[in-house]
Amino acid sequence: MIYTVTVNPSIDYIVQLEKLTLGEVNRMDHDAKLPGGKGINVSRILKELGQDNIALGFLGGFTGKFVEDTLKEKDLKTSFTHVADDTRINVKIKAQNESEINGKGPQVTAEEVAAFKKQLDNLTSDDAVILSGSLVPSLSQDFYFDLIKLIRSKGAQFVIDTTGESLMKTLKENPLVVKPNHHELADLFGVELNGLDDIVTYGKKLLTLGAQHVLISMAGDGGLLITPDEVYYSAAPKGTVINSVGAGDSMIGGFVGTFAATKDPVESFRYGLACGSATAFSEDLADRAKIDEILPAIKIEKYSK
Ligand SMILES: Nc1ncnc2c1ncn2[C@@H]1O[C@H](COP(=O)(O)OP(=O)(O)O)[C@@H](O)[C@H]1O
Ligand SMILES: O=P(O)(O)OC[C@H]1O[C@](O)(COP(=O)(O)O)[C@@H](O)[C@@H]1O
Repeated sequence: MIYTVTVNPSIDYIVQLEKLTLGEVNRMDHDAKLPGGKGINVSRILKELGQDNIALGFLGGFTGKFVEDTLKEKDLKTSFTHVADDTRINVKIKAQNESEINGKGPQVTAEEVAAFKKQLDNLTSDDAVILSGSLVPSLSQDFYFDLIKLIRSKGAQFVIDTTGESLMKTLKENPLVVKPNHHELADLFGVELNGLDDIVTYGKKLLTLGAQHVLISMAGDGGLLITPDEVYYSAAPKGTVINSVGAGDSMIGGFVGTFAATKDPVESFRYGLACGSATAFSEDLADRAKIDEILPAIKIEKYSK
């Protein structure tokens, strides 16, 4: 079974208006309320790909109820730990440019954490756990690392999508895949990356530090896959970008869902790219029809410096 963990889910409140003027009353043209949070997005894409999975994490209050109800309506399997505080609302403003205001998230108590961790007690080597997104303020920065040690002690695989030191620390536990975008990769090493050669050089360091596969996403510039044997590159297919929130999560869902079925990293990369772009070209996350429409446009080539 694949489990996703969203420690800090959200309602993504997407607001569209032609122009945002700060300090004035603005009127929106269109809005949408979507269940958000990185692991939840991964779960939704896995489901589109027919990959059985269970979404775990913390949900609370009326906002948490909205998220849980919406996922149930979509027939997603969930087993969230309920907390007393409200799940956050993340505001995504799409005007002359895209701005995001992400909430901090609820307080989570030690008892709630213990109840959550119990769900990982029965993991086996057939399982994979995808840990994605920010932590809530009451949890220590070591939370993911402690979970990963637990997951690895059961022989299960893990995938981690986070940034900075929290990511670096987990590499020695051999994540199945990590997917920084090119900006996050530069921040990880405190460098400026100029061009694909630089990106590959630093992406390879993540492999050396322990990742089994490295995906580097580059939004409208496509992506890279670095394996111990080869480096692959694909440009992004052309299309009209409607809402790129969740494109990165979709790429992870596409990669992990396909890898679980095929164990083929290049085929998994193909689906990762298709899911990422299909989401960028959709209002909400991509559905299967959009993913299938994009797949033939993905052209992967071996990359050599
Ligand atoms: N504007 C876009 N046009 C086409 N594909 C895109 C676009 N934005 C994202 N994608 C696809 O989704 C993948 C992940 O997007 P990206 O924005 O890099 O991730 P993140 O949200 O984690 O920063 C990209 O590698 C690309 O394949
Ligand atoms: O947990 P974080 O880092 O605050 O991010 C949460 C946000 O990320 C998202 O999962 C989207 O992530 P990506 O655009 O990076 O794929 C939103 O649904 C959510 O609002």
